[in-house]
Amino acid sequence: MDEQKVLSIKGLLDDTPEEYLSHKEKYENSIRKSVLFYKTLHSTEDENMSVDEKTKLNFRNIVTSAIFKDNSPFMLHNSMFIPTIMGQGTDEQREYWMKRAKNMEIIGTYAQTELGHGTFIRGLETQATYDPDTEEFVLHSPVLSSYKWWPGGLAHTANYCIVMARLYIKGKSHGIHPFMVQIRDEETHMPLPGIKLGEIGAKLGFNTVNNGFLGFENHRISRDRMLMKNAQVLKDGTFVAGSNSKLTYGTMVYVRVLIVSNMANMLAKAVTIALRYSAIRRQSQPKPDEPEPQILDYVTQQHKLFIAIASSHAFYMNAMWLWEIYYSVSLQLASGKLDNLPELHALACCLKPLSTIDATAMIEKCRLACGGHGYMLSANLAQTYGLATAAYTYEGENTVLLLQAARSLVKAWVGHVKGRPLKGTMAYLAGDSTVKAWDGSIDGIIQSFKVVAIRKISSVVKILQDYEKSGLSPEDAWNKASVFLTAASEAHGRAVLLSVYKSEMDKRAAVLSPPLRKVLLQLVDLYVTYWALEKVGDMLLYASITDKDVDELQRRYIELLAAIRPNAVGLVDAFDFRDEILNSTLGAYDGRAYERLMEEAMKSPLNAEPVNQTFHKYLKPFMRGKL
Ligand SMILES: CCCCC/C=C\C/C=C\C/C=C\C/C=C\C/C=C\C=C\C(=O)SCCNC(=O)CCNC(=O)[C@H](O)C(C)(C)COP(=O)(O)OP(=O)(O)OC[C@H]1O[C@@H](n2cnc3c(N)ncnc32)[C@H](O)[C@@H]1OP(=O)(O)O
Ligand SMILES: Cc1cc2nc3c(=O)[nH]c(=O)nc-3n(C[C@H](O)[C@H](O)[C@H](O)COP(=O)(O)OP(=O)(O)OC[C@H]3O[C@@H](n4cnc5c(N)ncnc54)[C@H](O)[C@@H]3O)c2cc1C
Repeated sequence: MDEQKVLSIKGLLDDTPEEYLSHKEKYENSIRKSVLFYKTLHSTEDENMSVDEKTKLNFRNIVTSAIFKDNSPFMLHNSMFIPTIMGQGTDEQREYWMKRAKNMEIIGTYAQTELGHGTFIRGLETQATYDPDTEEFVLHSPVLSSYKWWPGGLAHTANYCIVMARLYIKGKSHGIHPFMVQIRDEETHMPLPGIKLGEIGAKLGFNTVNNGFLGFENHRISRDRMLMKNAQVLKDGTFVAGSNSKLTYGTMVYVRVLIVSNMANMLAKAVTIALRYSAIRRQSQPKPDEPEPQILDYVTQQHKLFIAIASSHAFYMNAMWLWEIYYSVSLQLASGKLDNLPELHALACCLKPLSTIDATAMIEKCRLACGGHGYMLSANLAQTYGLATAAYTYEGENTVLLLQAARSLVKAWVGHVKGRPLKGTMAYLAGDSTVKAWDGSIDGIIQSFKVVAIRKISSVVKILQDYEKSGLSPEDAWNKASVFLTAASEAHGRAVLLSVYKSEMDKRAAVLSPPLRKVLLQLVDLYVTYWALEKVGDMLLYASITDKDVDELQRRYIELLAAIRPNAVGLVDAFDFRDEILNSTLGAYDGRAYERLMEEAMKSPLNAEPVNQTFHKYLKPFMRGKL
């Protein structure tokens, strides 16, 4: 569905800027808009959709969720509740729940994180105890730290949720499993008996997502509410384990893949705003006899912004590539073939952190590049930052995910040294890790990033082995080496991001017009050169770059900025965000930033009257010494 249709929805857009609404009004306004939006959207993702159609649907959801400037309380319904039913439900359960969820007859969320545990899923404390006499599960939050805490939409919006709880049968724990739980009455929306619900309070961002808490007091649900695709509990209480306990983590892998495309979109939005503003903003007078130049003509401004365009392209290409891997692994899992799951998990554990780290930093740089006006909420850069930086934490905190990827890299390297073949995205680890002479071509630099990854992985494995030889336990050795384990994962992630961006662009280059091909390949060149300069220490250490080579790289980088400058505005226009989606006084297509800043300023409630009532109540007596 195109944005035009979304934006034509009457009443969807705000007349009162969200900034001037109370915490409660923001939520209520967001519900109003979400309902309007969903009436039009009626997304109908189904299993028969092609990868491309599924991806477009997720992109549409991501783009349209942008119209909320923050995000929608329905966000988890689409991004986790439905995918969990799809991925963890039996055919019957999917049949029943997908119809209700797709038609928005019910609104759901995904409740996994607790007050006391987010990262460590195996430490979750919410209990689901099976009662064979009544064929029910008894859900219970034994202590405060076991309260579910964070789930989006949980506080006042959702009436159902997926609860990830520890399954007990006859006193024995069988690990964490997903349960479909009704939490509110479908007519009155009152919390059901034995269920405590509420909102967790104001946050840095996501303030319309209605993140909530949930506590259970011996709340009973029927046996058929455990999603039993991967593991089952029979009527008599017999537990049937799944083929792999990590299959219950499947929704998180899906969202990590979605986040890479979400970062492409968020970064594209921010750089569209900052770059358009940089094209209309004139400041300073380097040449006395000439007018003030566009700030976009300062090379330092180009350095801040052009990498964001290239990075959005890189994340998009990697997201499409990763999505296809996810989709094919999902089909394999459906037929019981699990051997590609570890690689998918490791890839997601690299690309989700790197895309969120880079996007967050570059969105902040876009704000900083706009001076004081970038600091205005009406510019919509701070809110975009607030949304992006949350992704550093949610869906697997970045450090933890990079350490997960390191597990796979260490295992692959140790296997390689013992003669086991490497496969897929780790096959390059078997390559030659000695660089005789620096090769400054795009492919040469990408190869150098692979060498850096090989060298960092092999050296951290050596550190681990030395620690264990010295008598440290594997766990203590792992913790001691963990800073360099995350560095090795980052190096692998960089090598993947760069090589996939280049190879995916090469695939597409053939069908592009020569002028377009030239510009897009300049962005690839900029991206590779930028990161070679950012990681020049690694290049010096592992890739035989000399100071002369660095000098050449710097000159090439400056020339690339100049080459891209004439097309810079066209490149962000090509992201094709409508003004209503950008929602920014600085980024509007017509460039009337000053008029829009003033228009937005006049919407401040304080500008409704020339003298605020506090003058007579406080200021005047204070200034007269009479307070
Ligand atoms: C109106 C318009 C609105 C429309 C909106 C529509 C869409 C939204 C649009 C945009 C937004 C896009 C995305 C955002 C969506 C949602 C975000 C908002 C909410 C956020 C939700 C959440 O955060 S949900 C909670 C997320 N929590 C986590 O991710 C927890 C992280 N922790 C873990 O994953 C695990 O604890 C662990 C992996 C760190 C450790 O697990 P554990 O069981 O302890 O394993 P071990 O460490 O003992 O062993 C690891 C071995 O297990 C393998 N493994 C681990 N995980 C997986 C996996 N997922 N898959 C496969 N294998 C796995 C691992 O490989 C190890 O194997 P080896 O032993 O062989 O090494
Ligand atoms: C905006 C937002 C929306 C969210 N929405 C949802 C939702 O809808 N549903 C849901 O279930 N959850 C949701 N979450 C929760 C999110 O999944 C957790 O915050 C996340 O998993 C991190 O867990 P935590 O907050 O307990 O931090 P912790 O796991 O306590 O981590 C805190 C710090 O400890 C470090 N640390 C932890 N473990 C290790 C380790 N093994 N090795 C090294 N360092 C470690 C981390 O790196 C981090 O620096 C949301 C969070 C945010 C911010």
